[in-house]
Amino acid sequence: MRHYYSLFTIPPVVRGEEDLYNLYCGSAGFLPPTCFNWHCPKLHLSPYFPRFHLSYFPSLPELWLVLMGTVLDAATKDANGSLLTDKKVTVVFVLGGPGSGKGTQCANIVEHYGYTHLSAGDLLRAEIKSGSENGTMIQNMIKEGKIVPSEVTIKLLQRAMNESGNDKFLIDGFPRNEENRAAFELVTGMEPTFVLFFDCLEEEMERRLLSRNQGREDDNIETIRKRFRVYMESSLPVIEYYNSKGKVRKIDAAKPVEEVFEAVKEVFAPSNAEVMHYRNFLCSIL
Ligand SMILES: Nc1ncnc2c1ncn2[C@@H]1O[C@H](COP(=O)(O)OP(=O)(O)O)[C@@H](O)[C@H]1O
Ligand SMILES: O=c1ccn([C@@H]2O[C@H](COP(=O)(O)OP(=O)(O)O)[C@@H](O)[C@H]2O)c(=O)[nH]1
Repeated sequence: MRHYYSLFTIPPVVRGEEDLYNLYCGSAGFLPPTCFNWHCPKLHLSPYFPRFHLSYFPSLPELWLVLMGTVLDAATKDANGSLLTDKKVTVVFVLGGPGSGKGTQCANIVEHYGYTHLSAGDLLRAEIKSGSENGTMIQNMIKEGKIVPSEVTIKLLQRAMNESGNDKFLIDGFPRNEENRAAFELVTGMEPTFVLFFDCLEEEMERRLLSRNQGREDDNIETIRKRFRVYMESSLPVIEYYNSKGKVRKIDAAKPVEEVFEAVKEVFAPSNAEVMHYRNFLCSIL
């Protein structure tokens, strides 16, 4: 199967080279030459389009990465009607251990602040139910508490973002490791405005998961322990990465639901006292 891609916003100097507009790739998972040296390894900065920055996942030939809004997958645009590259999008990552209360608080945030809640776990579970070709693989990964390959999760997230029509997203339970994080930023060109981090002790999270009662295959003590290990080893480094960039808003998630939400509200709509504090600070340095 062939996939065609359209390029636009091409600098006038290369507009004459029509062949360059029709990139195509075969199902073999690499790009044949189109013209000149247009081969795209994983990351490629073309000498002919210095503003272009293309990436490519060999396992997903249809997933062309569009950075800087210069290259567009025309087929995706037609299918989705709207393109996130056209809008200014706000993304908040909601992270924390399994059972820390991410989903519970996201529901509150949606109600008060007009975000669209995208739970990566829910999207993966829906994919299993839909009978997709990846379903069995995803199911096995979830049963083992392992992290599903980035390209699968990112594709689901992108589709859900495009379909939502919104421009404000709470991405819950993703990115779960450094590779998830880097791939998301690369594929979408988006960075989170901030990261909401629900901090909770393992014993409390374990208690909550064991009484969650949603019929989830991974809410059993054996898988829960595996999920905790993956969280400590792979997900905490992502939180540390964003912390080093000053983007983490840490919430004490061990408190009752209502109290946790009070703290969440302070992040989304700082109280007057805090606004005044910053106002005074700005006045003092101006
Ligand atoms: N602050 C809280 N105190 C007590 N139980 C909570 C709290 N927040 C969530 N829960 C319960 O704990 C379980 C896990 O919460 P959930 O929001 O599904 O966590 P996560 O999305 O982080 O896995 C659910 O049964 C939920 O009702
Ligand atoms: O980006 C994601 C999100 C979830 N999962 C898988 O889905 C499971 C459940 O994740 P979810 O966020 O729904 O629940 P939580 O573990 O936070 O309670 C995880 O253990 C992973 O196996 C994944 O692989 N990638």
